[in-house]
Amino acid sequence: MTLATRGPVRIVGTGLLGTSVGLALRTHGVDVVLHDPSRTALALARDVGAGRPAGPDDTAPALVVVAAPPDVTADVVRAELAAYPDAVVTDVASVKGYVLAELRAAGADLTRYVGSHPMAGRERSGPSAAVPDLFLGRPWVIADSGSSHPDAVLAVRSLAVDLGAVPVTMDADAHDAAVAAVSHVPQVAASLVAARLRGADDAALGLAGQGLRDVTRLAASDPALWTSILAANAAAVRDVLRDLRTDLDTVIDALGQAAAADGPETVELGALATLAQAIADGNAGVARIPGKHGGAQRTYGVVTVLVPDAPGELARLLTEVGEAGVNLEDLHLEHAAGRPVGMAEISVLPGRVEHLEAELTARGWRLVS
Ligand SMILES: NC(=O)C1=CN([C@@H]2O[C@H](COP(=O)(O)OP(=O)(O)OC[C@H]3O[C@@H](n4cnc5c(N)ncnc54)[C@H](O)[C@@H]3O)[C@@H](O)[C@H]2O)C=CC1
Ligand SMILES: O=C(O)C(=O)Cc1ccc(O)cc1
Repeated sequence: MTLATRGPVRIVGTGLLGTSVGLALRTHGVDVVLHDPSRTALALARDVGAGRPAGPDDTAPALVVVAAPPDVTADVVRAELAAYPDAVVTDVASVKGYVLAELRAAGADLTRYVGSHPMAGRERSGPSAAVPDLFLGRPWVIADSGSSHPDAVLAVRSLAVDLGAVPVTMDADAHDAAVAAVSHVPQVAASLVAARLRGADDAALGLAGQGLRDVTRLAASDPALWTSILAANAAAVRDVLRDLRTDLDTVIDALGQAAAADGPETVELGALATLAQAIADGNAGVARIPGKHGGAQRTYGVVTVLVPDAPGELARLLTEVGEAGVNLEDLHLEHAAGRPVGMAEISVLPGRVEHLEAELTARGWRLVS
């Protein structure tokens, strides 16, 4: 594949994001120069193949990608705009309004700056967590400065497309309100739910299943990075959390009424309906999350299969799903605590469930209903 992005591309900040951008560009042979104030982060990014450390004799870059923490992003962008007067400069910080306001206040050349934000990441930080396919199929917000030159916007859009992402145009404030709801509040909620587990005893934790893991996956994120993200998007995150607090209070009041009753019949009128409504509202919200191919979410059927904990068994199962002519849409593995089997939850199109169950049963697999 020939890329529209021309080198040299200079990446400033060689952590998870910067190193992933470098790896993806290097895969296509683009010349990438790297810079990071942490000498270790820089050397590690070089070692994993994300590019070469910037040197004094380098050709000036055509494009600079700033992938530093949000609180230093505006300063770094400003310095890069000044150091490379012909380069387009973008950043990938998770917050856009704050960076743009600081650049504007500092009188930076906004014609060559285009803010951006790939909606792709991991719970781990640093160059060792970087992967070249991090951006595949993910939205990449392009937030022009209001004065960005169309060629600069095109260069940043091309970067997103070249890395396999889907560019989405949004202004900085709309972006910040959107990520407050879909990324920053989910992070806070996951952290708060997980934090409740600190005092739980081992017996309780031993009962945990996939539901708890799903809800708390983000709680493994880096505290320093997230403090910087939350502080930079504080007003928008606070607004969504206030609404969440109102909803929590409603549920707490209803539970208080249920706890005070002798049984369901004597619960104060409306309290049970309030609880049901909270869960139903969640159903309505989750149904609005786009599916894995970016369109409206599909509800898949799930076939759960017991897989003996022996070499090659999972591979055999997946081969036989293919032989049955069924397309695997998603796969979840769970280990049954203390038992020599695992459970494979195979997601398939709803119309294929019966056929797959029959095929797997005929081939001797044990299904969990
Ligand atoms: N972690 C994630 O999942 C995502 C993060 N982002 C954004 O990407 C940016 C980078 O995040 P990560 O790569 O996850 O963080 P990271 O912690 O893995 O890497 C940040 C790097 O920036 C360097 N750095 C610190 N101060 C600097 C400065 N003044 N100049 C240049 N480099 C500096 C650090 O040494 C470190 O190597 C952040 O703005 C974050 O909001 C965007 C999408 C996803
Ligand atoms: O892992 C996930 O689901 C994420 O949402 C990762 C993520 C973290 C921070 C961002 O600014 C963008 C994406």
